[in-house]
Amino acid sequence: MTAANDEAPRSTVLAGVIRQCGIDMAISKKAGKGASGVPKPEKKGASKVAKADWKEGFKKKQAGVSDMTLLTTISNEAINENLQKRWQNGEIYTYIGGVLISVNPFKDLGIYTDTMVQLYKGKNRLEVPPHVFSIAESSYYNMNAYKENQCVIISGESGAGKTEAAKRIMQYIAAVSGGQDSSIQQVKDMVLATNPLLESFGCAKTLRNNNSSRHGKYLELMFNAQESFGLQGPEAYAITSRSNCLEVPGIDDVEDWHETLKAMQVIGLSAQEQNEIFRMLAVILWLGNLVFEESDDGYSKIDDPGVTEFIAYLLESDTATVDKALTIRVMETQRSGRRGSVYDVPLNVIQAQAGRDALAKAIYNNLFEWIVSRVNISMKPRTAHSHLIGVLDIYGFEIFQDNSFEQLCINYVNEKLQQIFIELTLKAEQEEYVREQIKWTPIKYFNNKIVCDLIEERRPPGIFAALNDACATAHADPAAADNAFVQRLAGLSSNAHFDSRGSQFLVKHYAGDVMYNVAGMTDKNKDTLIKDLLDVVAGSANPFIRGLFPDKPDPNSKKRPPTAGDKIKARASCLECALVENLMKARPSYIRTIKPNENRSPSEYDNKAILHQIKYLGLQENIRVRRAGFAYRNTFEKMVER
Ligand SMILES: Nc1ncnc2c1ncn2[C@@H]1O[C@H](COP(=O)(O)OP(=O)(O)OP(=O)(O)O)[C@@H](O)[C@H]1O
Repeated sequence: MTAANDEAPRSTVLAGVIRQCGIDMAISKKAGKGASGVPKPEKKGASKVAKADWKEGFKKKQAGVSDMTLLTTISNEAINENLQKRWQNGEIYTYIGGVLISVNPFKDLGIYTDTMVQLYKGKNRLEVPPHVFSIAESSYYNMNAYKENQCVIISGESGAGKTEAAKRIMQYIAAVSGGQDSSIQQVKDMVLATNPLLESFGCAKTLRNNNSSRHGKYLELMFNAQESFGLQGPEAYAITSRSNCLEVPGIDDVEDWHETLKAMQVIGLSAQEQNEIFRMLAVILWLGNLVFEESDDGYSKIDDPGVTEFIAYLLESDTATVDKALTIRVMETQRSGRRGSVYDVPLNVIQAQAGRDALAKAIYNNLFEWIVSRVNISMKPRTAHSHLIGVLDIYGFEIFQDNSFEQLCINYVNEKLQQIFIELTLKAEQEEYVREQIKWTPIKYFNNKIVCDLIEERRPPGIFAALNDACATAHADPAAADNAFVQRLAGLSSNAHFDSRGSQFLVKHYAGDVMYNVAGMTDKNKDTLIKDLLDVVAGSANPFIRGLFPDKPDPNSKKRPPTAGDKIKARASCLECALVENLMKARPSYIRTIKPNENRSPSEYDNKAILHQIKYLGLQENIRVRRAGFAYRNTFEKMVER
């Protein structure tokens, strides 16, 4: 979200920029929460009571301390005790200086109403109880007062409440910025509508969060009333029914669906554009229903040609072309750099399935990217000299029973974010005291750079490089490629944060030990769309489909296409550049979210799990640095200006 300055601070005009993965100073939207940008209250009565309590909270004494730099004893246990007291008292927010700690209440506390917005408007954070609105207010105030860019970095594990916090910041800024002008209102509506729209396209239920951000991986696509693309209920599609979970408590798919449609209208998507989006979703769902059988000669053949025919119809392509691209790879020999003869290599069932899945994923990914850029076109900043408030909300750290490539990527990006936090708070702050020759006893903290290196190093090869090497050996058999990966992993055994255990390997992440299963990893890493399938989309009679795949691969290029691991590394390094380099110039705020229990229970405070999060988030070190240092730090120029 960007906000451009007007003369008077409060009449700031709102505009927006959204980038995938929260790169640059922008709202990063992971996808797919409940459709509404502003979550629905639970029960009306309950909400009123909570609201009354909260208003009372302004007057009554709060539980524990609201800023943990004031704790008498600094230990993980004391932090835990304080958070517990407050959480049980309905006070989910606590500060460590300017860092906001948020413990997920798993219930509607009635604390995000318009009345609450008014209570926080224009207030310094020390005047009012801790709240995410206070972080939003101070970013907004600082942006206007100092004409400086701002960013809010939200971290925490999956289901801890990051997306919720990001939405509340957007809610607050939309409410306090701009005037009543209808064009400003239109932009505000658009900013808020980005939530249901982008969320609908990128989230799925996981064991750790009913609405977990996935971006293009593991999606539940539930639609009805789309007869024009031959669509039925979610039970009819392999992709949506495989999990055997068609209903999620608290989520009303029909309501969310209507909200998504409404959001599309607010953003300004034309009927034609909406239609093309649904067409693409239909292609993906039908691709998932495509079954390959083994022919007598051991190759793949499509079980039901009717499905291929329908996919070809949706892709506005020719059935024979689609059938061939899905079951045969066209190879071309090369001699001394010259093109040789061309011949057809039939695919086996495993290869055909991989191609089908890669096509479905590529369409989904490119569609999501298209939606993000389309939203940005609608919301592009309307004035020059705009300042920014960026809100970064990424997918949270994940540990499952079965952890695979997806968890490795997610957890790697979380490691990078932790690095940024360390860099900007613990390390930079301590270095500043040394630089300023202020007497300082160094405070030790765990630097997770060693884990980042373990995953991303090129030389000696880290996990991603080992995966790429194994993929490059081009084993047609995924099991053989996985074995090659296991062999290469042995080279990492000297790293104290790694342990190779046959078909599994253990990474000691900053947030906990995760055991990854090797099976299928090389296949997921390849994730490349073979040229024949790209030719199908490029040859479609439909300009929208062609537009989703603008870059045709160069058939003569010797460079191997980037793997999924390469892409996630590139994204993480963008994140690093944008945040560490650009946002160092902006004033960062942090929200560290905590998940109180695995059962989404509003009453269970799981001491062990929370203590673990307190430790790995480095809250104790954060308090120590903050307490030993100066409470107010600003440059001399700014002090004078003020
Ligand atoms: N402040 C809050 N008040 C009420 N409920 C909340 C709050 N924060 C989170 N929740 C509840 O917890 C659920 C999970 O939160 P959220 O989706 O924000 O987690 P996340 O950290 O973004 O997870 P992931 O990394 O998996 O995307 C929400 O759907 C909501 O039900």
